[in-house]
Amino acid sequence: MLNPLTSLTTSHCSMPYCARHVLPATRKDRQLQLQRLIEAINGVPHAPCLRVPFDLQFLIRAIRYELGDNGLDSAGVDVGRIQALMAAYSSNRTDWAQYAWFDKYRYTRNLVDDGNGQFNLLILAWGPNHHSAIHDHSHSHCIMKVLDGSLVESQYYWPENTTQEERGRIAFSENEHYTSSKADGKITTVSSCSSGTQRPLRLKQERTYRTDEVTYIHDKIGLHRVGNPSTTLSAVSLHLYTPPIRACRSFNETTGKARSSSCQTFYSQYGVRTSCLSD
Ligand SMILES: N[C@@H](CS(=O)O)C(=O)O
Ligand SMILES: [Fe+2]
Repeated sequence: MLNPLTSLTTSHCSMPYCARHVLPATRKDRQLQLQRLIEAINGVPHAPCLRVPFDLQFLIRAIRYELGDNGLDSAGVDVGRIQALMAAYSSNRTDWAQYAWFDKYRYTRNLVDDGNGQFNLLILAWGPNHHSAIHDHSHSHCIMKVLDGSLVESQYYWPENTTQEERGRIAFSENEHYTSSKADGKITTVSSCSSGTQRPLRLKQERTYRTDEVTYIHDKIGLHRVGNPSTTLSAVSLHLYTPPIRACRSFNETTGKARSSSCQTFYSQYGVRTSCLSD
């Protein structure tokens, strides 16, 4: 694979990411190279040439390069590096406007890249006051970057009655069903499921993220909900899920009860409106 990162360099660059240098042959060396790149992006003073703006397509190439064929759970790939890459991208509306389809009634999920099955890169478009339900992430790592406007993330502890094992698993018990959907976004199965006794969910933390800020959530951290607090302005965010979310559960804030969620639907794919949505 060609190193997508070389295009960040300029001709007077003296760093080893320069186009004049050969991409290291081994995965270990490539990872070291990427690590250096990210340190440079994060402000190491000797790499001024790396602070060249890059576009969304470049970011996608860099994520593919970083995740390789194995996704984020493979050895040697870490969330911090992907977060740094996403943070280094400066949001530019012309890069992502084609993917930001808005719906009057709810936030939309728009597929930008399927990462050869290893990850999903989505753009979410939030109208004023739109928000997600409190939900888990089905074992996936989720890195979110705000591209426009502001979003509030409220994190919750798992319901007190769920065991460590239950928090880590998404597979429902045999007589429960969960939402699944095909690539066309059509929901194929929906049914509710419960999770033990009824107690309100406890808020862990709440934070507002502004344009270009990045955050990370995983089932190990807890549950969350995201919302656009503005009553007048829309918001747009970029979400990387690795591995892709197959199903997720939403939770009632008052009772802590879980039910299946249509987490996997796409409002558009690759900039084209999905026609078969059940909306
Ligand atoms: N995880 C949510 C969006 S957010 O609220 O994090 C989704 O994929 O729909
Ligand atoms: Fe989420």
